[in-house]
Amino acid sequence: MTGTGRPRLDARSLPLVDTGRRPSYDLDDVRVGVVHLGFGAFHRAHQAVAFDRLLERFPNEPWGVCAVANTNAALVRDARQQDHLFTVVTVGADPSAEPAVRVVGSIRESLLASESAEAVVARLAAPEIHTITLTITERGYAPPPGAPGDSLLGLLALALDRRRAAGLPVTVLSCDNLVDNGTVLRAALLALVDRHPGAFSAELPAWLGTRARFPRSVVDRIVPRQTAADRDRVSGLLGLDDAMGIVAEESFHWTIEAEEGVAAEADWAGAGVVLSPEIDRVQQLKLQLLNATHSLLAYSGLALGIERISDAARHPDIAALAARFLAAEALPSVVAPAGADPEAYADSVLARFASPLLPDTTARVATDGSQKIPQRFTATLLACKEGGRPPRVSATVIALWMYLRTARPDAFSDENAPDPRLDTATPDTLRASVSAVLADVVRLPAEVATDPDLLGPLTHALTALLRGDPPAGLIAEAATGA
Ligand SMILES: NC(=O)c1ccc[n+]([C@@H]2O[C@H](COP(=O)([O-])OP(=O)(O)OC[C@H]3O[C@@H](n4cnc5c(N)ncnc54)[C@H](O)[C@@H]3O)[C@@H](O)[C@H]2O)c1
Ligand SMILES: O=P(O)(O)OC[C@@H](O)[C@@H](O)[C@H](O)[C@H](O)CO
Repeated sequence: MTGTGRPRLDARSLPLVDTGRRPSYDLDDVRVGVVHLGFGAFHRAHQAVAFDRLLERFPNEPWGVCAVANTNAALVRDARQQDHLFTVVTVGADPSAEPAVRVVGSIRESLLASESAEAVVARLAAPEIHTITLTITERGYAPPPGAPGDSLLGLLALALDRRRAAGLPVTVLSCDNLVDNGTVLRAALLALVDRHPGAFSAELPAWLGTRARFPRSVVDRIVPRQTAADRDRVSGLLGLDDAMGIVAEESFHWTIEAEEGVAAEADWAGAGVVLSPEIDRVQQLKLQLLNATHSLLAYSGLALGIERISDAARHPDIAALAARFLAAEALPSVVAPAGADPEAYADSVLARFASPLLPDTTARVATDGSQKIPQRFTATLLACKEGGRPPRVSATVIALWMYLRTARPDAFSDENAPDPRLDTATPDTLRASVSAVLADVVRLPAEVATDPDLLGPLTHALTALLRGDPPAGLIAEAATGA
């Protein structure tokens, strides 16, 4: 029993949950075949859900997960107390619909990297592990400081070297919002190995290119940062106390690059996962339409003091700005995969953002702009330049981000760590050279960072904001193209 008088969610209390809401497979029989690095909210509401669906269909196949947290000891403690069971409550746009409640049973073990690095390497290298998934955020792919044993990337490299020595191939699936995430992951591992030659075998780089597979993957489900209120809500709906409960949107997508050897024998479709030969187009569709518009809502919303994404999406001027961005810049720039309808997708994305039932915040989406802006805007900016379309709205969004990060740090919540690449950009350095910040901090390609069609409106907007003009006027102007 816990302080609330409700029993805690764990294997013993699980039978108290309605049968339709809990695993029908036997938790004791689940075989672990997956290790996940980055035991955050998104993993619990996305990949763990897919593996839970696979276990419902194939309880004898090794789709159980060992989830590895980087430094979050409290999460691992809670997970172990609950026998790694947790609830995912999903909400759609219809306020009259009952939220769906599911206790997920796919995570069977957890490890804390900061405490048990060797145990993490051993688990990653174990023969029964066939798939390694990651959600370590955009910044997690930057060269980690310290020895290989000090970072999740380094532990993964050490484990892959053991797999090489033992002749154990594996599929490594990055599930972060990055262009070409699998390719970026392999390059990050190769760079790490190169920096620490004494720590790895000479054969590892070649093996990373052949026997370890890094298919790209595109993940899509909005999972807000979880609050105490979310956990109370989940526990109330479940009737048991769940310290790890998650509230997420009902929409769920996971597309994995179809390439030889990618667990093709698994019935991915039964878990709602698609294998696609056009992964580059799928990722661009999502990053250019969904994620870029999300960033637009986050920075415009923060500038106007709006806390929730849904309120930003329903603010008339911000909604007009988003509509203009999609119609004039993003939609004409995107190259869609066969069968996709980008206009319909853009409409569905706007509806998802506007759902007042999802407690997502502008502060969450606004984190780490220096990493996200290039991922979300570069392809659109390049295509706008090529097509002669002035990227006025993109320029305004980047100006709002630069202004907020340098002149309005108060707009960001405490949980928002300082953007790793913006520490040196102050209002003065920005005034001196916006173009240098675009190239050096945001790492936009030179032809975009020096494009007068981007620099003109960006500098105009930033100058106005830094001299104290209200952001509301600027957003309204950019929304109408005035
Ligand atoms: N939340 C979503 O809606 C969503 C949707 C699609 C994709 N994603 C992807 O998942 C990532 C994580 O999202 P989340 O909601 O779980 O966030 P979260 O804050 O709940 O978890 C972040 C995880 O990343 C790990 N991490 C952070 N910095 C790291 C570093 N430098 N090296 C290694 N690990 C690090 C943390 O330990 C934690 O496990 C996002 O950055 C994004 O790329 C999230
Ligand atoms: O998760 P991040 O930090 O990469 O980006 C914030 C949001 O844009 C993102 O989480 C979306 O909610 C998600 O990509 C929807 O599938």
